[in-house]
Amino acid sequence: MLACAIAAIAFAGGRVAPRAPVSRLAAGRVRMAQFDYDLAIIGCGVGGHGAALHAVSKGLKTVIFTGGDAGGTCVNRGCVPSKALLAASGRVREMRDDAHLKSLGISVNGVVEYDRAAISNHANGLAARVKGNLVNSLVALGVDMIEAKGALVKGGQKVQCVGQDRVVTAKDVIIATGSVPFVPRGIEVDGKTVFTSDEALKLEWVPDWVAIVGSGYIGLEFSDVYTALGSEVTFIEALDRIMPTFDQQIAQVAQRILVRPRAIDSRTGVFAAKVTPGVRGEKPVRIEMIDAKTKELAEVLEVDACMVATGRVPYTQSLALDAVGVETERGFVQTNEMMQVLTKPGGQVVPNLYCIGDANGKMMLAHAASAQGISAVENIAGTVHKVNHEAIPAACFTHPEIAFVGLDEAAAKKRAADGGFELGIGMGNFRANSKALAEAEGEGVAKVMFNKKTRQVLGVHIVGLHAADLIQECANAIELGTTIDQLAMITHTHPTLSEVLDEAFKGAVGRSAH
Ligand SMILES: Cc1cc2nc3c(=O)[nH]c(=O)nc-3n(C[C@H](O)[C@H](O)[C@H](O)COP(=O)(O)OP(=O)(O)OC[C@H]3O[C@@H](n4cnc5c(N)ncnc54)[C@H](O)[C@@H]3O)c2cc1C
Ligand SMILES: NC(=O)c1ccc[n+]([C@@H]2O[C@H](COP(=O)([O-])OP(=O)(O)OC[C@H]3O[C@@H](n4cnc5c(N)ncnc54)[C@H](O)[C@@H]3O)[C@@H](O)[C@H]2O)c1
Repeated sequence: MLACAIAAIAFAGGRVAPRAPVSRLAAGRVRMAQFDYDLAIIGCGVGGHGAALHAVSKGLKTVIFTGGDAGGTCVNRGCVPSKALLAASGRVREMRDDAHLKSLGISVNGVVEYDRAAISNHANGLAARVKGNLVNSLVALGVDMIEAKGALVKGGQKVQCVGQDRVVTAKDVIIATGSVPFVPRGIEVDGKTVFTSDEALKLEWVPDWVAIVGSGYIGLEFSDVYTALGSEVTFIEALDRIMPTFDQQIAQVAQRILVRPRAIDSRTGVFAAKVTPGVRGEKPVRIEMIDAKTKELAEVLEVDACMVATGRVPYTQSLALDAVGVETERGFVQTNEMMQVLTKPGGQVVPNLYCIGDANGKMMLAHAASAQGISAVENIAGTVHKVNHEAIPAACFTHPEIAFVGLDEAAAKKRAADGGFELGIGMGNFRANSKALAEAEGEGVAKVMFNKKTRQVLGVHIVGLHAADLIQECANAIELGTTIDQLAMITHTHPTLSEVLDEAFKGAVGRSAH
């Protein structure tokens, strides 16, 4: 394990040992500095890691506070183990889908079984491996790592090792402390029968009937895992439709593919107001739902387990933000577009202090955290840089996947009305795509929306096979300003799923792809 200080750092008497603080500047110049470090990063998730790697490439002498949790949410309790569960359970689903196999000319003689503990080991072993790689990459690049939590100190440009009499000074500081699951009042989490994704990822059991509170990314991905492994799922969703955070048309198609054919039912327009844990195999979990509008008791459900997937809250409590005069918005640190921390919403810039990733709440995705980290370092190094969040893609790794970039249709229509332009839309279909049909997976659509005046792409939404990989082409187009006409002229490989997008681009400009 990491000692409090590993790699090149040594502490003495509460201060960093008097090693000459030297900045390794990109141009090869070497200067003595008045700080221990050029950059201190608080939090070693994907955001902090991305910032650290970029800082090294810029020649900045960098220290990172891991808080004993190198890898953070994505590696230990998020993207990595969840995708491993989805990969394994997806195979089970596929091999148990007789009709689909038969359409390919395959039959599986015998029962398709899975080993729950082995799937769990796959997910958690992978997380441990990726965490090891992440730590090694930082050590190899000479980033100093401190295992303690970091807290801000009055006057700024200083970080305290929490619980220790040690302070590190740095010219610039990046906050990258991430988020934790949000559990609404009235829901009692025991980690066994009522749990969040933190516990669900350990896959300690597969309940026969699990209620999932919230039908966003986490709820949807876990409904995919659980139904593949044989559970029945009931969604409890506060808003009036499931998947409310997705483009409405895409959510409707997704519902047809991912919900209706599966052992899933749902309650919408209700809050899980009181959830009381049970005892596995003995006493059910009791869920009291209230109507979201009238607040009257709507229904009581008794299920084997309840997963709470109602969003995430920033993990900023241990930072001592008040020491540097920063007020948060519900815990989220406010920043401007350069990731510089503001004293409060709409407030002044706090000099030399940046915040990236889930802790600022701009876009709670791993690659967004990393992109913001790189951007903050660019600004620290003196190159003004702003992340274009409308060019950052997102994906939900169900079978098949849902992916999007930019605006949804409601937001695009509003932008068109406000901006006085006409909105163009092109559609592509998986059912007419040779590759999708070869896989016997012809369900799904792609929708591209663009500004008819400037021809710029505003948003793309895909539900269908490998949507998460397909969306990247569209993210690149938004980032680089490629017009819909240019996209429609680009040659797509045949036969590939990318031709679904080719059809959407060509359709958008009034041409046929066939
Ligand atoms: C189940 C699940 C699945 C997900 N799947 C995906 C996915 O497929 N794709 C995707 O893009 N995103 C996914 N996400 C979201 C993604 O995990 C987060 O957006 C991402 O981890 C945010 O990175 P971050 O660096 O901002 O914060 P985190 O990864 O949360 O890292 C912050 C780190 O800072 C530490 N810390 C906190 N306070 C201190 C302190 N005072 N001092 C030092 N350290 C501190 C924390 O312990 C943590 O290690 C998923 C999330 C979950 C929960
Ligand atoms: N594939 C991915 O990229 C991925 C996967 C998992 C998580 N994440 C990230 O993690 C974050 C959290 O995911 P999430 O699914 O928990 O949040 P979410 O915000 O996507 O969805 C939460 C859902 O819970 C509902 N809800 C909230 N309180 C409720 C209550 N009391 N009763 C019933 N319904 C309630 C909301 O209406 C919403 O639909 C997301 O912002 C996402 O960015 C990303």
